[in-house]
Amino acid sequence: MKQALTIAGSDSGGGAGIQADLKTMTAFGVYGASVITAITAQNTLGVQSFEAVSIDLVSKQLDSVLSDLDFAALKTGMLANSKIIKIVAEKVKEYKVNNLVVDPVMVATSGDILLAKEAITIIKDKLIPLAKIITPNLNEAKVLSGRRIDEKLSLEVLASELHKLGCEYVLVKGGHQKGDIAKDLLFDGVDFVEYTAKRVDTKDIHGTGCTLSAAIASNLALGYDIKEAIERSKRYITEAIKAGCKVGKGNNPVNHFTRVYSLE
Ligand SMILES: Nc1ncnc2c1ncn2[C@@H]1O[C@H](COP(=O)(O)OP(=O)(O)OP(=O)(O)O)[C@@H](O)[C@H]1O
Ligand SMILES: Cc1ncc(COP(=O)(O)O)c(N)n1
Repeated sequence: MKQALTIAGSDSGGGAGIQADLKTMTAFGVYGASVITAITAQNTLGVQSFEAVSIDLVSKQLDSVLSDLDFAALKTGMLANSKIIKIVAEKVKEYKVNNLVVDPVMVATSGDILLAKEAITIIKDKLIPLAKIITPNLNEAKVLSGRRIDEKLSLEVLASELHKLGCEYVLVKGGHQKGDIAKDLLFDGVDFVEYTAKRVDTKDIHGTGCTLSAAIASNLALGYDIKEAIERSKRYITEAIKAGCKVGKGNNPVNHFTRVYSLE
């Protein structure tokens, strides 16, 4: 069985973070393991509190799984602070992990901050250069390229600027743009490729970014090339958004299992 690792925060509400990642990997038939960087007290209404896991325990989790399992892909989500980013980067190099997908999680859909401000330069300097692909949303792309959030910038400009940070591919997600089409843009330093889907009219998009990046890691682990992996992941996230899980009182999560096997 192909194996993938998520290094991310726990969402007690079950819709984003580690929980979304493991559900996504399972949906693709990939064995998912997890290194937990932070524990959030969270539900569909927002993030009520969180604490980062100690560096020592993050480091030990990384050694435990990286020395034993055989990961064909790895994704990072919420990394919480600079020290965690540094240890993750060190271990990725030490264990020579391929197919690193970096989802530079900074702020939850609810607006709650998930990454310390001073950690932004560390993620740019230490982690992004090791990545096969980074998957920022529009605001994360602006922050990483040193732009103001209120600046009007095209996906093309942002993707080109971020590619200079040293990753192989940049996928800027346009989920938060207006319009009928949800467009994401891939850049490899030379060519742009668009991934589009009809925008689903819903506010239930909790966990979309985590799910998309975990789907890309899963499909890379399955052996698809980057373009196929994104294409399959885009189809998956669109179906998962359409199917939504009406479980809480706020912004509900996507439905990771629109297709499940039945014992009947
Ligand atoms: N309403 C929607 N309909 C269809 N696709 C959407 C919709 N909203 C987001 N997407 C898609 O979901 C994926 C995740 O994009 P998004 O911009 O929401 O990421 P994100 O902000 O990192 O997610 P999150 O809010 O979970 O952090 C992208 O492929 C995006 O185009
Ligand atoms: C632990 C964790 N990781 C990531 C997100 C971002 O997801 P979203 O923007 O959909 O809230 C989150 N809310 N919680």
